[in-house]
Amino acid sequence: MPDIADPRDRLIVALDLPDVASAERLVERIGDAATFYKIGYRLGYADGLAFAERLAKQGKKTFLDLKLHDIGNTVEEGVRSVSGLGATFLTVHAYPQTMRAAVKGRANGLRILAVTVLTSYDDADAQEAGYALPVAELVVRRSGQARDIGIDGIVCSAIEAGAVRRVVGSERLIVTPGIRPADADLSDQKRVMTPRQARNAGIDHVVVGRPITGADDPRAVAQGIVAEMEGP
Ligand SMILES: O=C(O)c1cc(=O)[nH]c(=O)n1[C@@H]1O[C@H](COP(=O)(O)O)[C@@H](O)[C@H]1O
Repeated sequence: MPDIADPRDRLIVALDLPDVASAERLVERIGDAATFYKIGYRLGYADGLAFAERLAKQGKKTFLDLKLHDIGNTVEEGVRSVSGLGATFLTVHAYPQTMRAAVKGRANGLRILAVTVLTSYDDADAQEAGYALPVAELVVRRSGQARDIGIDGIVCSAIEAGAVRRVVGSERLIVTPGIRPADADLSDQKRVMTPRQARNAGIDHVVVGRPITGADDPRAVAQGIVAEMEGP
């Protein structure tokens, strides 16, 4: 896996909050305990993109979790627009047409992550959505397609990280949501690991939202997650 010098960079805090004011307050409370923030649908559609641009200018790394999926031309032009926002990562769904278009539109060092199978899905959910393959096989198949197309990283659950690493090699990133400290509520996540298990499985970054955003002391939880992933 690519070397990550600052252990804090392994944790990406999902800022799934209703408005920019709440996000600003949380970033302030977390302070230097986190270096990397994800902005997704909830905040992104509430002025969050301009906020993400400001965060990037202040030296934080940002991950725009827009999960793009559309006709090729729309994805390509959309990715080109996002490339101006100073973000480190952008997500697209791992459909071959979509991934090829995203790679064409990629600019300014923006790295494209392909979301293979959402961590809230188990085999029954995939079957309900019309897929014949079990989740683990679908993740591996899509990871191989992402590699061949030139995608920069894979979003999957940490449960599949070992199999994905064998497919994508050491140059591409593996980013895993569905991460829960041992005592935390799973809520809608189904394919879950702890930060330490994820690290042992060879991931590059974990994404954690509610266990931090809902905590009485979000800074302490963020520090605890980083510490859990450090060391032997
Ligand atoms: O692309 C993602 O970040 C993502 C992919 C996935 O398969 N599962 C998943 O949970 N996510 C995101 O990761 C975050 C997880 O949040 P928590 O479940 O609150 O820790 C949310 O912002 C999700 O949108």
